[in-house]
Amino acid sequence: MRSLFSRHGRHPTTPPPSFSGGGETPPRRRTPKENVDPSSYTSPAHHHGPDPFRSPSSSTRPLSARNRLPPRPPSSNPLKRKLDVSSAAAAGAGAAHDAAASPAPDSGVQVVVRIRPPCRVDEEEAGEDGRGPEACVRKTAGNLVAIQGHVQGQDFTFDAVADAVSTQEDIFNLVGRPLVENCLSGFNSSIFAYGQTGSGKTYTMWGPLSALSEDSVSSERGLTPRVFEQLFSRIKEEQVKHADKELTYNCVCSFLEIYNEQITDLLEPTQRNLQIREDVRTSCVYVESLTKQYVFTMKDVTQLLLKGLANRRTGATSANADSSRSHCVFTCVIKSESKNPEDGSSSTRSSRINLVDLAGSERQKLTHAIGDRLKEAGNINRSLSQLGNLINILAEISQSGKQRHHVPYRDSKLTFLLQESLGGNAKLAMICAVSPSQSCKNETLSTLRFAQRAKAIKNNAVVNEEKVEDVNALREQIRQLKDELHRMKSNGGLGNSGSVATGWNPRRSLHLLKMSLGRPTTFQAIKEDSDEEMEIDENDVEKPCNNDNMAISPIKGKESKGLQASIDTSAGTSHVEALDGDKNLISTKRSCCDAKKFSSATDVAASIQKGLQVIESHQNNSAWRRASVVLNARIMDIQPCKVDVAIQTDPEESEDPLALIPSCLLEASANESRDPSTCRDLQLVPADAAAPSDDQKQQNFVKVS
Ligand SMILES: Nc1ncnc2c1ncn2[C@@H]1O[C@H](COP(=O)(O)OP(=O)(O)OP(=O)(O)O)[C@@H](O)[C@H]1O
Repeated sequence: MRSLFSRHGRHPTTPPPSFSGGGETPPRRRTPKENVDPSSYTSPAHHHGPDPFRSPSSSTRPLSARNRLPPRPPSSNPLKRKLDVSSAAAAGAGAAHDAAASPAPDSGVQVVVRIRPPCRVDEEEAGEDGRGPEACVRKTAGNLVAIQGHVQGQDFTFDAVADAVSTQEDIFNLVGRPLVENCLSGFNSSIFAYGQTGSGKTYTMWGPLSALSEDSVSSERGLTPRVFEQLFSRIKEEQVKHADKELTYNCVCSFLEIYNEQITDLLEPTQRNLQIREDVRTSCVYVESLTKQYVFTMKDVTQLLLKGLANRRTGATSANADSSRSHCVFTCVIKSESKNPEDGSSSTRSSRINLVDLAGSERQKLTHAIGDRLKEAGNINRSLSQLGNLINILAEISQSGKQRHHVPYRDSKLTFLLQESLGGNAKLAMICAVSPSQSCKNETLSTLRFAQRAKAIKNNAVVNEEKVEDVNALREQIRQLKDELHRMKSNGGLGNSGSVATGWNPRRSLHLLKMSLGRPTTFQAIKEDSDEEMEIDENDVEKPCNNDNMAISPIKGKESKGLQASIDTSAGTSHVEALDGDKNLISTKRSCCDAKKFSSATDVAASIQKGLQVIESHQNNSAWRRASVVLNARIMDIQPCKVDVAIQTDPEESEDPLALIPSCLLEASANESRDPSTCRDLQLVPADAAAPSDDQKQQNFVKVS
């Protein structure tokens, strides 16, 4: 069987063949999804697109504001300040550590289509007149691409289109350069190469191996070596420019492949079938035991690339003599630390680069795969279709603004591993590679449709930054709150009426503040406004600075008589615990599947606070042998996924007071008085839920998972 693309006939020897929009194939009606640029919903003038090789940071991308997800409210926790894109210093060159840098553009997925040059086989198909065969796809303007046979004027619109004469340098300028700036500014950034087998993904991402290993700088070097070259050069520049800030950087790389749904460490290929884990505290996904290596120079990176790519599984197919049979992901985590020369405070930024070369989709009929190749092709196509499915869902979410209960990230290793890049906290660029060959027309069309949907996705990229200077602001806030409290007390006591009258409750503010520091606070229901309960150790505020989580600490000792609340915004959980006078621990734990549903610590804190208010009012109104919890989840339309309640009859008997028994569905009876040691029928009542019927109150509860 003749190869569709000859490995050795890859250099374009002819200019891109001519193309007539209304070719032989009669025009057909488009489906609604096809050929509709999201920007065109509001911008009919999308035909006059920007210059294809203008940096996207400077391009005007007419993305419909209508399609955007509602903006997230700013985080209330200044210690873990993840700046919103709209307020972040980001995109332009030199923005990395400049406070006054211009704001980043939106977090829409940037989609670039790259049309590979015709290969020798295509040229062999030339007609007798010596002209090359008609290409099935062509660039019609800077950001427009047309498929043969489609109505002229209804081209596909992307952020840019690179055609056969585009160089590796052009692609780097389009997506690589902005990626480096984004990373230095603290944004996670990913580039995916997607397309059918033989369309040029591997060539685009890494370039030919010979170009990588050459000492001389080859024009065929791919995106990845160029990105790292630029990264190291920019790091040097930044360090010189901000010498007074004592900027330090460290970069750690890993390289893996997903082959037949199994993860292999490309830097240590004996490590196979590695498992993906999720850190429940930070919600971060990682691959267990994956080799990580520090890189300091371009040479270090080149060595890793050469080693990893040599270990990647490839095989000859009829479509590509050196076809990659796996998805492969090169990751680099960059951390930087800088000092403020004026006040000595420091800040750290971190970002993750994911460079992803997907295995190519293939029509098995066309490639005539058999044996191992067939099995590989099946796995490749399955995981690509799961990726496509996820992209469809994310595009729909971004366009409708409606959240979904379940987003199928875990359907495949690829989507599970790269979930942050897809709809999450990352900037994403997608390079969709297509072939101009007539025999690839169907695949080319389906790649363009995939690209079109990917373009509709909105990610939520934020600057990953922690600033120690925020501690000072918090100290000041604590001082003011304490002053205010003392003033109110000396003016005749705080009391409930005082709080209500002023509409401000310093005790609650302190409680919220303390929660935002990730420290549990104790409510002493009996001595409600005593100084002890207000106590916040200012030194504590420094500790959680480097902590992604706002951790829960168990109730012990003198805190054993009261209520305690904590939240974990990154894990998306909130936690309320209650102890009664007999030291019985009644613990409620609320979990949400998706931390992204929490927009800020304030929202969660407000939600918990509602619950606490109800608990407290019950404490005040009756003996604390009655328990009732109302956790208001409506504030951010949080979809509750799982609610656990556990009752521990004697916390002293257990080393870990959170080792709770039994776990049961929480429902609450607000007015019933029960002995807490038998209160298995506690209810957590959603704020918008109807009051439980008497029958319901009678029910005992079953464990839910
Ligand atoms: N823009 C280009 N310029 C020159 N040669 C190219 C270009 N794009 C692809 N090629 C050549 O085409 C052949 C196939 O490209 P490549 O291996 O990158 O495809 P692929 O999409 O990664 O395929 P697969 O999914 O099967 O791995 C290679 O020989 C490559 O060098």
